[in-house]
Amino acid sequence: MIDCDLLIIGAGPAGLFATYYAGMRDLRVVVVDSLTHVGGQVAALYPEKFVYDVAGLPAVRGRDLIAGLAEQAQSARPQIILGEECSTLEDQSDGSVIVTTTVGTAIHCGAVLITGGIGRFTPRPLPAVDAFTGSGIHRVVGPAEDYAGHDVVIVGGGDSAVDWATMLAETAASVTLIHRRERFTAHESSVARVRESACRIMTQAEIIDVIGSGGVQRVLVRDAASESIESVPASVIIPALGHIASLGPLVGWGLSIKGRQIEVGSDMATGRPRVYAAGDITDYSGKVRLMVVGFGEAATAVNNIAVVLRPGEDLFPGHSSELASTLPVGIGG
Ligand SMILES: Cc1cc2nc3c(=O)[nH]c(=O)nc-3n(C[C@H](O)[C@H](O)[C@H](O)COP(=O)(O)OP(=O)(O)OC[C@H]3O[C@@H](n4cnc5c(N)ncnc54)[C@H](O)[C@@H]3O)c2cc1C
Repeated sequence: MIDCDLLIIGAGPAGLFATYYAGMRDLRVVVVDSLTHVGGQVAALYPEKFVYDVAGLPAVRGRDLIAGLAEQAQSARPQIILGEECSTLEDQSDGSVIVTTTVGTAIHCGAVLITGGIGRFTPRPLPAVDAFTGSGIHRVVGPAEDYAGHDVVIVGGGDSAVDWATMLAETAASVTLIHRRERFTAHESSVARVRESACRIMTQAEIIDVIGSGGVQRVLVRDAASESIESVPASVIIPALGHIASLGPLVGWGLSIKGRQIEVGSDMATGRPRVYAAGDITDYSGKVRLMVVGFGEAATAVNNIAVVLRPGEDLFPGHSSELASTLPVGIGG
């Protein structure tokens, strides 16, 4: 059994920033995420996009924002468990809580902070591609330069598919964008950009098979109108059909759930003792679902939790500028 003061469920932006704050409050912290990497939606859905509304960072690439948050979180010396979903929560007679993951890891903690965002999210199925077991399927897109010399096939008609196609058309040997329908759901300006790029666009078309031994070499694409089948060169396939999000096991935890969000008070308490929430997953009157709001909620939640765990401590944590113990590794004297 793992023992800690605070269990943070979800290693997205809100969870990573909450981890930093837990360190500032000298709490032993464990972080669990069902994905196999930290960074939540930012790392999984738009690592290469620039974000312009994080205070103090006029323009920051998604992956760089997550790298900074992860580095900041390390000052708390957290135990981070990836690839496991928190599934059950049991109150203990002394007020503490035990949370168990889907693979049976049990975590005994003083309090729980749920920073689960839109919940567990899994890519929409794409049967012909999902069945391929070799390399070359990229569910997270890396930097454009990684695709130099590759024949890239992107599947989807939304903003991510169209933006990646435009971006990679500048570096890849070839880019083919395959969409099942005639019309794209991406912004009109993005569709106009991809049409002007070197990308080949195939609409009303779908991949029916992936060919290659070890790695992807070609895809067979069926044109819905003519029923003809074309073999298209491909060394990389990027499925970009979006994700299916679900709160999963959290819905059975006796929390007040509205739609896909957990209702919280101004201290981020959920109403269930010792269980708090922050970030995209919270709801209250006037809620704005942005990262900067999630960062503030994370700080509010952790400071309130610190007082619950150690009655008599000040709610205000002090200023980080005066606390040497919260310095990131390698900074300061
Ligand atoms: C394309 C796109 C562009 C965006 N651009 C911006 C922008 O410019 N500015 C902005 O402020 N916001 C933007 N957003 C929104 C922003 O990404 C979210 O507000 C932010 O990611 C929310 O952070 P979070 O930590 O609350 O949740 P998430 O990022 O969703 O992270 C939650 C994590 O919790 C994990 N999790 C959930 N349930 C469990 C469980 N039971 N057990 C274990 N782990 C669990 C999930 O796997 C996930 O990793 C954008 C979103 C998208 C999709």
